[in-house]
Amino acid sequence: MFSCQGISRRFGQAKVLSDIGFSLQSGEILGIIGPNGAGKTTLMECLTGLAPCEVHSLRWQGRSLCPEEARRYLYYLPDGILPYPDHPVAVVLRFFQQLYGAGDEHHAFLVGRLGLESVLNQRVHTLSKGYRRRLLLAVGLLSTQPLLLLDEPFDGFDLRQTLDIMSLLREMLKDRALLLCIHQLSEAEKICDRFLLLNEGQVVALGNLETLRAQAGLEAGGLEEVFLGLV
Ligand SMILES: Nc1ncnc2c1ncn2[C@@H]1O[C@H](COP(=O)(O)OP(=O)(O)OP(=O)(O)O)[C@@H](O)[C@H]1O
Repeated sequence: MFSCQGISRRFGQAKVLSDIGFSLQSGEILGIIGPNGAGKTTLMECLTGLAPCEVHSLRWQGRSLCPEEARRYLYYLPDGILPYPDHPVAVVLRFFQQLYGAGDEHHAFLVGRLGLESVLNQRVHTLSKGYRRRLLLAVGLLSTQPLLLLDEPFDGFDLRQTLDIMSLLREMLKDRALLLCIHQLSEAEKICDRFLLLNEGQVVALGNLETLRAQAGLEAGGLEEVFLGLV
């Protein structure tokens, strides 16, 4: 579905991304993991054209894309933003629904599935952390681009809510793929099909848990053990 090669980014003399490449299939969830400062957010910003970078190739279904075209296919939901804080949730959701051309049925489905009914009349800046995150997810899932990039989608949710959001994301995957930036490795292990492990701007490992485990020289263990073995 999508592939990229040779993504590099510098801040002055410091190279914060070096020659990053990966591919994603439709219906797949790829988790970008790595320690603080590894370059996870920078990679998302480079992929969506928000940050300037060197790119050798971006491909969509085999066709070469220029970075400006990528926005037609990629939608990036950054962490920690608060859209239109002085407006009621209902107004903000309708605005994004119309902006993205999403249908009424999809809008109603997301409001119900994300439990936003009770806060529709509340102004965005008065929402609790968990509801702010739900609103952001609704905005992201109203978008129509087939590749969604979400930064820390489970931040602010308890375990039950996290599992519920994971199942919602899986349901949304019919003709889509997800690229998730996740700090919590226990969450990443539950939802991601494969992992891109970054450290100091470089790809340390790319593959499913079994591949990463073999690379770490471990016979057993979850993503946390693998992470500690590789980074
Ligand atoms: N504007 C900037 N100027 C200089 N260096 C920057 C700038 N923004 C980011 N960096 C550096 O780029 C590197 C990658 O940062 P990035 O935020 O992408 O990491 P991250 O993996 O998302 O980190 P975290 O897990 O802490 O959110 C870090 O070393 C960071 O200090």
